[in-house]
Amino acid sequence: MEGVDHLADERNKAEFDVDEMKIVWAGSRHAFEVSDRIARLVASDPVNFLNSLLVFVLHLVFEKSDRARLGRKELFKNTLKKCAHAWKRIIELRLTEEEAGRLRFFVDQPAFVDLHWGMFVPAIKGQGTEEQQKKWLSLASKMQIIGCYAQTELGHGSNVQGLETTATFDPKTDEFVVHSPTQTSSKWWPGGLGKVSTHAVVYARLITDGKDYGVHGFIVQLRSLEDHSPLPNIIVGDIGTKMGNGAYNSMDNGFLMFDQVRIPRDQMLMRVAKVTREGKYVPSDVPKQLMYGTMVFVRQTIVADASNALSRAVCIATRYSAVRRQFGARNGGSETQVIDYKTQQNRLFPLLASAYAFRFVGEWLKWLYTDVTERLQASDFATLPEAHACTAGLKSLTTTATADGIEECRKLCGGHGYLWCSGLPELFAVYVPACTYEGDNVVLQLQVARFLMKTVAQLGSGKAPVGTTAYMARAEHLLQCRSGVQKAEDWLNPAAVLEAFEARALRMAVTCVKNLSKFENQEQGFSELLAELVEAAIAHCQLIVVSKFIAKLEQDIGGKGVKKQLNNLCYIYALYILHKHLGDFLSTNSITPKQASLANDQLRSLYSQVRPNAVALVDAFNYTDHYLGSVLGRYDGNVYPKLFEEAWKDPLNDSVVPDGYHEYIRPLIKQQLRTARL
Ligand SMILES: Cc1cc2nc3c(=O)[nH]c(=O)nc-3n(C[C@H](O)[C@H](O)[C@H](O)COP(=O)(O)OP(=O)(O)OC[C@H]3O[C@@H](n4cnc5c(N)ncnc54)[C@H](O)[C@@H]3O)c2cc1C
Repeated sequence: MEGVDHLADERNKAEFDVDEMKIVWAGSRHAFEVSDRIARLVASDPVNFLNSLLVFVLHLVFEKSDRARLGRKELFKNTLKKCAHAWKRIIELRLTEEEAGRLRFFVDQPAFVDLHWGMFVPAIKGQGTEEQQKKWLSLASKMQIIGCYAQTELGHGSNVQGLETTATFDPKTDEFVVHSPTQTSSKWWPGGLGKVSTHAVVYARLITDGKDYGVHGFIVQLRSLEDHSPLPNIIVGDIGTKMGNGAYNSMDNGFLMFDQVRIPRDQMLMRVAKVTREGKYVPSDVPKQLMYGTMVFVRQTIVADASNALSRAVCIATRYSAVRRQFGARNGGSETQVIDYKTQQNRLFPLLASAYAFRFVGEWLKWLYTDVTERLQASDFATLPEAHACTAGLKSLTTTATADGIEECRKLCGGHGYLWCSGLPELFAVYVPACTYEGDNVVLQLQVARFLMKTVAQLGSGKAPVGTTAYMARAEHLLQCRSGVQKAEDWLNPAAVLEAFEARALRMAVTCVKNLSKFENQEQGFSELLAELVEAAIAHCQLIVVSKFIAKLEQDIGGKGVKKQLNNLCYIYALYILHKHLGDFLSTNSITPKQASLANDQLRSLYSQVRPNAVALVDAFNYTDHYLGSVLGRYDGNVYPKLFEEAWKDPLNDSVVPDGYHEYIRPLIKQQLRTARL
């Protein structure tokens, strides 16, 4: 029934102020108001246009429910249309940078603009001199040029130092000659490169005076600003269809080869190093770690995206779990809502808790980025390696958990979760490459591990560990402490939880250091112990997430019952991680088997407390039905009639008798088999 809220009972059960929780989720009242206004705008942005019968009809440019049915070319053109319309609205409505960002977010279609604003512009901001920024950002900010980020090559992604593209300085003409010497040096993957970008930040080995100075960034024009054709000696195209129907195929990931392409010398991004008119390589006063600042920025946006994607999947799975009923009807009563099964809660509620946990750690990373930027301006580089390691680790941890979590949400929705219109298959297909781009998740954890090994090795040397590794300064205590937990409720004590996580993380790191020292050659030891090193890094990152959630609870949070709910979610996250990684906690003697069992008791009790609030907790994400894009996750819970509506829309249902019947089905049925043996 239209207009009926099938989830009203669930909403009435909520024990907290949902409107206040919406503000906590958004980060501030201002952020909530902007998001709410822009989400509604995107969901209902009508365009009047004259159809072929010369009648004005309303058309929703941002409609996305038909995405899966479009072929690649149509999908791509539809994406261009959405991007152009979004830009038109941004200009017409004079949206601020923040509002424009939200608008692109709610349009919710992977596109070249993501790379333009998310990688090209930040790369110039981070690596360009003031003069370069002035020139290029003024064009990019008006979209008079469109840029992408061309680092990865066919042969090398993770190993950036292995990139083969060269940029050789020619002092005769004051130019760099950009060249792809081999097939494997072809740029391969950059989003927006395939068909749209007019420019790229290209990473290439800088060679001057016969010497290779390693990989640096260069701004290279790729296409004519008049007719969009590739400039001479540039071969560029799309790398082909990617996983999932629709999904990420709206993006033109591309390949790019250069045949001795000349660019002016001042198109090398020269903030950290420059090449003079004479061809001399001059590193600037600014240290190379400055590049970390850009990475911290980009990765904090990826962590924020993880909480967006996971919360979206959890919203769908939670609402549907409250609508769906299976078994248990007695005496004509209703069947059991599947959300009431403890197994469902044990799979769903930790994901709900993770979505909130990632939200808050993302919020903290935003602060970290500001802190790093301010320190850089004051030439204080002391915390940069720690900030870099921590963002790399959190990018890895949150994207892995989110990709796994979306798939779990699909299974939590049973068979219907596999339907495209559940929104989950597409969400998964779009999301899962986040585990690979901006650094493969395993490779990133190995970077964290290297940093941890160095930090542990320096303990006692007088160099105090900083930021998220500060807990290691208490090594003496953490290496021999015993958890004081005696009853289940003790697991709601923040100090007890933090100590267990700190002891586990430090003990795992110290064990790795000890094992490494058994090898004569450190690097050989490192490659033998890769798996343990990754586990130690993950333990450290999980501690960061738990500690930032606990820190959030220490803030002033108003609204009836809001803090209580967040408290429950925080301890669900922590105790679920503890349960999942019990082997680590037990083998490092950070807790006893009895304490592990008490943690499980507490977890079960927390699930029961969250249960009546579950639907309201996902309502607090404030997602419009347009953004969710899911029949199962509809706000009104009116799932079954809408599943039928979607089914009828499928092109196969355009005719009752399918195309191909006469050629292939009828002859089959009507065949006269010569042998009667079958
Ligand atoms: C959808 C998508 C969009 C992208 N967009 C862009 C873009 O805009 N611009 C751009 O430049 N690039 C882009 N990329 C490329 C991306 O950044 C790389 O694919 C990524 O960095 C991983 O590198 P790789 O492909 O070389 O993986 P590989 O390094 O080849 O990984 C293969 C396997 O080897 C393992 N491995 C590699 N090295 C080690 C090691 N040292 N120790 C242990 N294990 C290791 C990895 O864990 C992985 O399991 C994109 C990729 C995707 C999928």
